[in-house]
Amino acid sequence: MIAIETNGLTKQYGESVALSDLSVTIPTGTVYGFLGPNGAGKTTTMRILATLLKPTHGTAHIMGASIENRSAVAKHIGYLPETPPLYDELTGREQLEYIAGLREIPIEKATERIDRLATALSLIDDLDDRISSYSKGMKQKAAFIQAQLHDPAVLFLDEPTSGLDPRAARTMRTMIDDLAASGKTVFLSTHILPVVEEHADVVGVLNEGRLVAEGEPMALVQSAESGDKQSLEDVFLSITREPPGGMERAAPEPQHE
Ligand SMILES: Nc1ncnc2c1ncn2[C@@H]1O[C@H](COP(=O)(O)OP(=O)(O)OP(=O)(O)O)[C@@H](O)[C@H]1O
Repeated sequence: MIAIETNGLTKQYGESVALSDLSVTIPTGTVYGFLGPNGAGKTTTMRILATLLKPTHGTAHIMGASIENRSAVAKHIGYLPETPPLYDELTGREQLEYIAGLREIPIEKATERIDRLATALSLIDDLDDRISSYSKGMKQKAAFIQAQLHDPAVLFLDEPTSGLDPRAARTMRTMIDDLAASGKTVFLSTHILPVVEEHADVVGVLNEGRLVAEGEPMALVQSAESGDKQSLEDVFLSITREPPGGMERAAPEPQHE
């Protein structure tokens, strides 16, 4: 089944084009690594797909539901934005129970999920402290739990490991792999290329609002392989330096000259 499908998705702010003609098809169970330099349009794309922003042109469907139908899309998705959407005056547990209530998740089920995810992320001992006392990483963990309280089919994660210490970042990456293994789809924006290289099934590279490359990480590296280009970072630097043009698709078989 297709989890995310976009056709000609475009967002303009006046004369300026933040996202141009994005068409992607992402099957369920995929970890899709969404890369691009600052200002490329990654957050714009995620906000459109999370129904928080309307596109200027184009269509998109999440688990078959049009992004024009906000409530139909909302039940399928969880969104972890760059800035965790939390109430400072609540404790972590109050915050998560509040969101569980809004999502109409029975309290026993919510408590089981909150405790399980908070234990996995080593946040369990801090859940009864106020969010105002949380570090950046603790807020990130709470927001990650919040985004998946309702067990959504599709998760949009904007820089999910931002602010996390190495152990917590590793745990979160393992959780992302586990989510995909259980059939969930993870749309992951990050600047940390080794994370994408290791965890993404497919990579899409956005530059100045355009998708300039898409493919499996290894295939992208191999199709671009020439001279000393060997890592996804080299490929990223190479394709995002050039002016936007036609889309480069990774060849299924490596092309050697
Ligand atoms: N509300 C807005 N009004 C005008 N321009 C905007 C607005 N929001 C975003 N933009 C522009 O759209 C473009 C894409 O921004 P976006 O935040 O999607 O980039 P990004 O890839 O997420 O960047 P970063 O990696 O820095 O988070 C940028 O040129 C930005 O200045």
